[in-house]
Amino acid sequence: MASAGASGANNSRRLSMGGVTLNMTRMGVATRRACLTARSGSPGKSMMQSVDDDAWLPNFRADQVPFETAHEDWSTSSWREKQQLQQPTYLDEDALQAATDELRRMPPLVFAGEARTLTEEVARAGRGEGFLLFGGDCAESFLEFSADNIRDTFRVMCQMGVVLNYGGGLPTTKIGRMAGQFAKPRSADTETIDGVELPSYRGDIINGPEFTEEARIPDPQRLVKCYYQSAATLNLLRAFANGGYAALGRTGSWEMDFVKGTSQGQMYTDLASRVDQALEFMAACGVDVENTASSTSFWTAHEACLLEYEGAFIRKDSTSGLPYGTSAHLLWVGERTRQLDGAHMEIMRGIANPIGVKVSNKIEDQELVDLCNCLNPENREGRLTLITRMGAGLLKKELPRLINVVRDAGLNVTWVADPMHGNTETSSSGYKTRRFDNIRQELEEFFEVHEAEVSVPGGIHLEMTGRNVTECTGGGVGVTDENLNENYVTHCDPRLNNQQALELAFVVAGYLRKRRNAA
Ligand SMILES: O=C[C@H](O)[C@H](O)COP(=O)(O)O
Ligand SMILES: C=C(OP(=O)(O)O)C(=O)O
Ligand SMILES: [Mn+2]
Repeated sequence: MASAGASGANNSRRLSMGGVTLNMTRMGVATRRACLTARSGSPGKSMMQSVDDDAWLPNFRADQVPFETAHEDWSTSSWREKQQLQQPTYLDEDALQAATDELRRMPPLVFAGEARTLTEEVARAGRGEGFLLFGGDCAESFLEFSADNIRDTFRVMCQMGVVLNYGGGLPTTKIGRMAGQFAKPRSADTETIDGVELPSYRGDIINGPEFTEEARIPDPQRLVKCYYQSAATLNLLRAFANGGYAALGRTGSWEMDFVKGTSQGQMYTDLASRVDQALEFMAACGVDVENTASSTSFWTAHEACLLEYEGAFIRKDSTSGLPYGTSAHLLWVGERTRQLDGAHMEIMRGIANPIGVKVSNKIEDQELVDLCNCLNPENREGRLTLITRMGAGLLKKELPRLINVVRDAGLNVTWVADPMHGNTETSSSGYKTRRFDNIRQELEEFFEVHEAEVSVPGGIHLEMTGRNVTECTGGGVGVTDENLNENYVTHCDPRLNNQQALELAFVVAGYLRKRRNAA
């Protein structure tokens, strides 16, 4: 599987330049340039307007729509001219075109107004007046798709939200790696088992995890299936968030049986009873607790990895006239695809959502400044979240540099810690795993470095599930290398289970409380 091999539409041709394969639509560069030039002149304007008006009709070609944006040189298809890393090579281009056309006809999954509200919450976290909690699977899958799994992850995020709100004293914004977190960038294009080499599994939106030649062939129909699964997931999340399940008065009832009786369970039960007392007190003071604490907000986010999928969901917001990525409220670019001149960055710079970028110690000073300027040329608060992921020990050494580069350049960002991706290892029993102690250490380093640098720790980003899995070792629950096999079900990276995630929430709440008291 070629990492730079890009899928092509049926009206596209492939162009190889210096080893990089580019897709050129029939519209072609020259035509598109003409289109862009026409945008600034009045005759062109009316032409573009009519194209835009057609944007909502079933058969429009969204990749030929040059939205009016802050970027004169951006269009919904400009990413096709850039290097496209981590993309599958589809064998049947007609089938791919049919699938993406179908997606373009589908309603958006989120509304631009929601993305704007989230931008404000990200900005608030960047100022230290709120906190972001990202959580969910490394890779959503068809196999693990069920109402119970969605509920369990939603529930543990609500529990963590209460711990952070109440314990840490900051409004917490919950953002699920859900309803779209399907495509996976991989370190290697192929996987070899017993001498048999096959293309790597790249997430259910691309191919299947089974180790067979057939399963590993990228299937365009999977994009459509993921859309429907995302719509159903989002529907249930919205119902839980607004239908009474998330009411603060139910805090005590969110506890899972397998956590009850553990030390995290006890800490949570104590906190829930304090929340109940606080609600009783507020009600006694005449606050309408029933109505004010009856719902919560819950946002979605995923790595914008699969370009054909994300491209199909760029829609023009009728209120602002700006293009939004409507597959999720917040989209992020991964560490492996954040090249300044790459296709992923090209999509992201043109859409108006809040955007995240994963960064490791590998990023150079000027590269970081250029990345921020590229994604956030107006330097707006809340637009850009930098999600650091380096590994315990390394973060302590390297994060000060990143903070100072950003500060010296006067750039607004919200800092979030991903303590998962720099701490992956193989267990003695052969499982891809992460040690709880390393995850906790990277989080502690994140808070301590921000404190030392007088900077703001704006949130955390975890791979986790509400289920009682055994994928990460350690924590109060004491998963060992030997019992990883008891309930190891992830499709990609190892996740924290309910109890381990809750345990981290208490650690983080301690840091937030300390920060708040110091302030
Ligand atoms: O989730 C992140 C990446 O897709 C994952 O860590 C890559 O894993 P790999 O190194 O096994 O390819
Ligand atoms: C691929 C991921 O992360 P990163 O880009 O940091 O490796 C991920 O979040 O699953
Ligand atoms: Mn992962």
